[in-house]
Amino acid sequence: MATELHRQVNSLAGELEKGKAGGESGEVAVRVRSLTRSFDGRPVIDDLQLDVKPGEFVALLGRSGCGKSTLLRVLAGLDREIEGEVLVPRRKAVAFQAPRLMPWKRVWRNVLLGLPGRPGRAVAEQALTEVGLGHRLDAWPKTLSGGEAQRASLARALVREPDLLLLDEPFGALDALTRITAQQLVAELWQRRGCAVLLVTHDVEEALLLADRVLVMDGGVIAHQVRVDRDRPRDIADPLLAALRTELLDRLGVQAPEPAVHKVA
Ligand SMILES: Nc1ncnc2c1ncn2[C@@H]1O[C@H](COP(=O)(O)OP(=O)(O)OP(=O)(O)O)[C@@H](O)[C@H]1O
Repeated sequence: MATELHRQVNSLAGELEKGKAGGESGEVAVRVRSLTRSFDGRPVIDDLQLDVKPGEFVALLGRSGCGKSTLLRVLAGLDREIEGEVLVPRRKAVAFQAPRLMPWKRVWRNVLLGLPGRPGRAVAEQALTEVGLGHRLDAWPKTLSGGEAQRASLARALVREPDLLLLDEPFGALDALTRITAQQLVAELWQRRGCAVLLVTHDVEEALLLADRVLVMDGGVIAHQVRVDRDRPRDIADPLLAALRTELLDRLGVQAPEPAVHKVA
């Protein structure tokens, strides 16, 4: 069963690579149909459908354990024990909450890890400069702050020139101030690069400040979604965002606390 499904995933990815299903307007960066992923016979993802447009920024919310990371891992191609169809671009990259840098390699070498074709230091330098780390090329990972390590991890994703950037709570471990800076960086990179982004987050305000569309995962499916029809930078005190925040918190079964007021570019 799994092999058959792998084949299905691979042939769909090939189709997208050939340009039949991505890149042009009206087409998709992600197409998921009837996706099911079970652990020990229990479906965590259960007949899920999802489309993401090229260049769209989508945030994914949901209660702890609802399957957000599992979905992200499936889209990243890290988990193929699935049923259903998953269509994603070949050029995709993932950044996780923990930056996962190899401690025995300097920062610039970490950025190039796993890239085909022996790219040179200049390639890493360009990506690291883009995330504001051009001065830390030769640093060892252990000498980086949490925010710097996260930026190095973003550079490692960017160097792959992804059409789809998958972010799994990339700001979750950062302090509040560093988190806002990192959010602004992701907003800028997304605007500059024009790739589709799927951001898994626990933070409703972060989702509303950054995304074009916010999804709520529940019961193994996308149970609710809102479109955030606002130019950037956004203000969480904006009445539309405040209303969406209440709606999303309600769907998540959380009582709305007072919003923290900040803007993201
Ligand atoms: N490799 C695995 N083996 C068994 N169960 C797993 C595995 N990976 C995930 N699960 C289970 O699948 C469910 C969904 O996990 P997942 O990590 O996708 O949730 P999540 O929504 O990302 O949670 P959180 O917000 O807490 O990070 C959980 O019940 C988890 O225990």
